[in-house]
Amino acid sequence: MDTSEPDNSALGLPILDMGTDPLTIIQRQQQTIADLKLLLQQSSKEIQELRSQLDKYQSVLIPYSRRYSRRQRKRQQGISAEPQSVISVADINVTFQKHPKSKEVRDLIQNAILENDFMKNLDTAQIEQITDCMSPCQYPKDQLIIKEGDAGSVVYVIQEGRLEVTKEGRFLSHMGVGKLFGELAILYNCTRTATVKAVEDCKLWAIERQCFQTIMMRSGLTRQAEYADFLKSVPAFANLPEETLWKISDVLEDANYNKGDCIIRQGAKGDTFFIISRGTVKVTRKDDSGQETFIRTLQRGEFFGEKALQSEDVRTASITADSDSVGCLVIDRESFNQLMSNIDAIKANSYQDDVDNNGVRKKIDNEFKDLVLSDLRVVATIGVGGFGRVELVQPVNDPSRSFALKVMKKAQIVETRQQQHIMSEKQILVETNCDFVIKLYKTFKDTKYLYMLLEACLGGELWTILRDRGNFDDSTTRFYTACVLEAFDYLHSRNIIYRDLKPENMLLDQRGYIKLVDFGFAKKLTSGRKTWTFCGTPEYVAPEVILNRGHDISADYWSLGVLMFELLTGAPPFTDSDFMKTYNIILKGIDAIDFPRCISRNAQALIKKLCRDNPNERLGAGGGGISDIRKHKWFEGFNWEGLKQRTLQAPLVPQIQHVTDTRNFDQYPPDAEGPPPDDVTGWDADF
Ligand SMILES: Nc1ncnc2c1ncn2[C@@H]1O[C@H](COP(=O)(O)OP(=O)(O)OP(=O)(O)O)[C@@H](O)[C@H]1O
Ligand SMILES: Nc1nc2c(ncn2[C@@H]2O[C@@H]3COP(=O)(O)O[C@H]3[C@H]2O)c(=O)[nH]1
Ligand SMILES: Nc1nc2c(ncn2[C@@H]2O[C@@H]3COP(=O)(O)O[C@H]3[C@H]2O)c(=O)[nH]1
Repeated sequence: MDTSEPDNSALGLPILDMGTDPLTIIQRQQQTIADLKLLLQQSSKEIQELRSQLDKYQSVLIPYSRRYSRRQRKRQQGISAEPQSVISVADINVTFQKHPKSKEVRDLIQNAILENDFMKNLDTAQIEQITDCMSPCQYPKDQLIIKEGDAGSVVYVIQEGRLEVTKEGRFLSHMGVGKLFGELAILYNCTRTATVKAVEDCKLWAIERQCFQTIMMRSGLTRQAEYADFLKSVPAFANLPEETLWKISDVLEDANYNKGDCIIRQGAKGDTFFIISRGTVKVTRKDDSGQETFIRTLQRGEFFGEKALQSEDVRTASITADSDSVGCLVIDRESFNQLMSNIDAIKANSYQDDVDNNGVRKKIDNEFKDLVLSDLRVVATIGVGGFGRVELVQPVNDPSRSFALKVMKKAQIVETRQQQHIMSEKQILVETNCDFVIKLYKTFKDTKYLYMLLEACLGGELWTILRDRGNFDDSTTRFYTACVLEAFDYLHSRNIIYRDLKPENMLLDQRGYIKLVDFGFAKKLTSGRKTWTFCGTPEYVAPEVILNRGHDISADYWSLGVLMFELLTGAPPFTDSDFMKTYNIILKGIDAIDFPRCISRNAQALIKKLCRDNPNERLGAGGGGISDIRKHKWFEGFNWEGLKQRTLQAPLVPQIQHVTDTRNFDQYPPDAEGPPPDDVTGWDADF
């Protein structure tokens, strides 16, 4: 079909030329009509395609948006789409059956993937694997293939035939040869967003969710065989079945240390197990008086770190690299539990000692052990979030103290499928002990709600101050950015990604220092691994999150650049009232953004280094880690030590007169919704 634009002159009315015979005029007019009809057809096709694309985006992204415009300047709402079925360690090892296909079919499938907006960013190896695994199937005319609202489990590519897409009974589009469909429910953890029916006999190629997701999430594990060989050479593992070794190898990560590096610090919460592949390490232990004693040296083939995973939850000794170059293979808690906790050699060889550990957590647990919900009196609501409210509370018998009680409706958590996020929020906060992160003292639950008893930060949200002031100067912004960096340093060194940086989640304590709240999207990563959950706040999400490429802690550095920009100017760089457009602006990159004058040259340079499209190129993501950011010119002369010691004067010290002073918070009307239904399904057993 000729897709060129019809000749412009043919579009105007033909001028009646007395010298032209009527037959020619009629012919010309007929031609014009034909051209216009063609143009109309092409345009409607284009419109239909755009509509369909728009509908697809809206189907997967809008249900997660819970925007509201309670305030003059809109607060930014977080959104999240968790992959529906979690791929287990065992699945990662599964090799899926390949189905032979001709070169033409392979090309057809690969082009279909590359032309699909939601999948075109997969890497070549993934596309190859998906192509390998697709199997043929046929559907006769009028057969239903996908039903809107169902849980989806297959992605298809059309080889022959035409299909019709409808939604709520309304026609959306036709799909023909070379189209991929059914990807949305699988990629975005939603039910089928439309109905698809064969309008002709169809030949399709199909791939199951499990296989598809495994390929999506499996990153190059070429070292697997090498690791298996090494494990065979280690006495503790030599007798294990080949299959187990192979599974273990698949989840091992490489970690390297220099002499003197602290690998494990006694008292820290531990989630990893180590096998030494190169060099030696030194084990030391501190007793209650703080006296440190050398215990033993461990070498290649020996392991450590099992105690924190087995019974204790904190590290019972410190481990330091003791030779020039130490290599360890590391396994996380989940994989350890699945694959290794029953290995006799590990049980038998676990290092024993009888001294109890006295971590911060134990102290906190002890302090709050007798506190029950009914001991708390609600003073006022100080925040409203996605799942409920945050109340300022006081123990009835101790008016000298106050806390923030985050009250979350269980039914709403389930409805938005955020169970996993809430459990991980609790877990991460329990493990965290950092001055720049809010402290969690205790959790409670009943049939309707989950509760987190948090340290109260009475200075209010940085968001409120920014709203009232418009924007901050360079040095105020530097202070707040530095606080976030301290929090990130703590979190990232424990492989925790925060994923929800924004002024709404930055609270001021009584001295004007920042604490991060809302760890609903935070996640503990296995070192070196990525995560795929689509989450964050539209204005702050990094391009790789939007593109579903997998992301890691460097996504936090992107958001740090966005934060600097927002604090300096009063608005984030990538923004639009329609958040689909926000995503488009983000994908165009930071270089397409105008930097207003209020951003100094050095600040601009740092923002641009943080907001690099390529996560690996971001400042902070390189070998120097976060200190590369600290060393940037914009921070020149900044008193990092004073910040850590909290001797540095904060730019703004909030007014707080007593422990129940809520002047720094907006006022919230009472909850109009009434109590939620009971939820006794038990998903929150560990909360
Ligand atoms: N420890 C605290 N001290 C004082 N205020 C707090 C505290 N924790 C939360 N808040 C207030 O309550 C608001 C909502 O809390 P939070 O963001 O944790 O809730 P959420 O339900 O996870 O919200 P969201 O829908 O934004 O994810 C915060 O922005 C803050 O204003
Ligand atoms: N929502 C929607 N889906 C479409 C449209 N055109 C084709 N589709 C496909 O129809 C599929 C229905 O199931 P999914 O939601 O898994 O994935 C959907 C898309 O792949 C459209 O206009 N809107
Ligand atoms: N507690 C203790 N740990 C030891 C000893 N020797 C080696 N370790 C290892 O040091 C590790 C420190 O972290 P973990 O407590 O997780 O697990 C511990 C053991 O694997 C010892 O004598 N006592």
